[in-house]
Amino acid sequence: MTDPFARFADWFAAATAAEANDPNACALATVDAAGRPDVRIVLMKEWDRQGFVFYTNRQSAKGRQLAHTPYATLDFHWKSLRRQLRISGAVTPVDAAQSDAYFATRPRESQLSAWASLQSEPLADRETFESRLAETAARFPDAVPRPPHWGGYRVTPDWFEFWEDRLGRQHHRERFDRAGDGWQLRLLYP
Ligand SMILES: Cc1cc2nc3c(=O)[nH]c(=O)nc-3n(C[C@H](O)[C@H](O)[C@H](O)COP(=O)(O)O)c2cc1C
Ligand SMILES: Cc1ncc(COP(=O)(O)O)c(C=O)c1O
Repeated sequence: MTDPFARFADWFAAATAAEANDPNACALATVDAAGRPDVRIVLMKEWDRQGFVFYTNRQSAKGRQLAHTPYATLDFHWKSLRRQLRISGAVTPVDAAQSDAYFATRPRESQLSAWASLQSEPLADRETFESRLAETAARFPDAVPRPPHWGGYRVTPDWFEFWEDRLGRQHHRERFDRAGDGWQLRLLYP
């Protein structure tokens, strides 16, 4: 199979069936303005041939890092399948309509949190956050609009690496590199 998106569909379906929770959880690696790496878990919420989308606060540490260096690598580890998948490429903001549509599916409490949380900024105490949540709830008694600073990012892959555990650490690694309109598949030593 030389289509990494078809391979992704297979592996993601298997992970969805096998994992106890969050088969869409992946590490998101970014680089800060000083060139240092950073990493945290996000949930991959949408994907197609254009790429893999997660949602966050664009003023967060990761948002600032992506504004400076718009490249990222995602790393899924499906423990029960003993599989790892890395996906790397350029990152672009998801447009307003798509971000609005996703935001509208979130529970009200999560929507309020997106307004009340100054993600990645220091928080003096828990009460400060709770009072910001209460103010936001009073401000939006009905539908909660998407905050302008909250939205999706799409990672458009340049390469994928599908890794499978094998006995004796003799793992199987398949690396797909974008090559013109298609993909070049090569094995890597484990
Ligand atoms: C399982 C799991 C899923 C998460 N998903 C997201 C997510 O989709 N978006 C998000 O902004 N933070 C998510 N978080 C929180 C992030 O890991 C992180 O703490 C937060 O985004 C702040 O990161 P930053 O300071 O590097 O920007 C998740 C955490 C866990 C453990
Ligand atoms: C702060 C934050 N934002 C966004 C998400 C994305 O998931 P959801 O839209 O399901 O809340 C998460 C998931 O844990 C999260 O912790």
